[in-house]
Amino acid sequence: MSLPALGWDDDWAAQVDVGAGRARSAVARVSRADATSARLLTPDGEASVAAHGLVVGDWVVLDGTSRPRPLARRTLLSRQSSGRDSTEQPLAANVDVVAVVEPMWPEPNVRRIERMLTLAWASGGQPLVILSKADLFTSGVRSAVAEVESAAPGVDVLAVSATCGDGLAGMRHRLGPGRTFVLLGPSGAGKSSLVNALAGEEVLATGDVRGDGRGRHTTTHRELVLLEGVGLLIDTPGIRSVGMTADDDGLARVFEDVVVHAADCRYTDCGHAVEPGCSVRAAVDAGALPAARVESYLRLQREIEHQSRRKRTRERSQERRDTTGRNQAKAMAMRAKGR
Ligand SMILES: Nc1nc2c(ncn2[C@@H]2O[C@H](COP(=O)(O)OP(=O)(O)OP(=O)(O)O)[C@@H](O)[C@H]2O)c(=O)[nH]1
Ligand SMILES: [Zn+2]
Repeated sequence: MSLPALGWDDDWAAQVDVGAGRARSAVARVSRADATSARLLTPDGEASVAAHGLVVGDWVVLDGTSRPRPLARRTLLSRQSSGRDSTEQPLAANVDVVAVVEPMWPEPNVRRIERMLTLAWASGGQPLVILSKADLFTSGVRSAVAEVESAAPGVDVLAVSATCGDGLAGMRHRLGPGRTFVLLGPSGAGKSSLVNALAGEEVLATGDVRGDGRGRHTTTHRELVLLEGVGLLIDTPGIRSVGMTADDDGLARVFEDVVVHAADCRYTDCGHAVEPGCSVRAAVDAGALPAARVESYLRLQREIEHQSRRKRTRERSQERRDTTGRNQAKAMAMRAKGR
């Protein structure tokens, strides 16, 4: 494998202070990462290193002495993990395309697609929707795609089948050597099957879907896979909950059609619920906006606001701790001097 096949280019090279000839032995791409170690892809093969704070997809500099240092990320896909002490969890770094994978069968969950697309836009990468298992649809593929398209302004929607190969050309066309996709979607959506289908061989394990159509969480870790001549794919374990992060950049992109009406509301802080002069409600009443889409927008907005408040609180208490720590250090230094 070569560095360009791993996604290396002149802009990355400009970030590191090594001669062009030396880059080959001095940089590597993270293919797997956990709390204490990482696996790296280098032109000379794979390597495992002790590391922390790395994210799959990162580029790192290796100087042989200290721990691998990540280069500034171009894009970063994150989600809010679930649970009481929920934190922002980075999922993949330096991806060109965030492919939101949603099974067509029994039917695509449009609300979940909107959620995943909000994170996709916020990552800085280009979102794409993959409707998987298109072979299970004998008719109506076109109208299912059209329905999802209307919930994903500015995003291409592809109907794809890993089993019979339909639509894979559309993915190949958007990939290409050195380009990186991350596949984001629920368990059982067929993410690992897509990687295998693009590879033309079994590179990842896949799992059966339970009777209710849900997956069994076959993929257990995030992994970057290099497919020679095709591109780079990051497979992620199916996520049960797609929590919104504090970043609201993505929301306005996904809900462009809602936001355009919101600009005409009488009150600038309109909640689009019961306020007089609400243009969003008026558009719903006139049939110009689906009510479910507006509900979805408001729900995601509330989640993002909640996370933003939590983030601010955390930052403030961290600041207080820092100030206290600094004051204590100062007081100790004064006492030491006084002695
Ligand atoms: N009919 C049909 N079945 C598919 C297709 N793609 C995947 N499947 C089946 O769906 C099941 C789940 O596929 P996986 O590729 O393991 O799904 P995943 O999204 O990687 O799941 P996790 O690893 O749990 O996140 C397997 O039984 C596959 O055989 C497809 O295009 N058509
Ligand atoms: Zn309003």
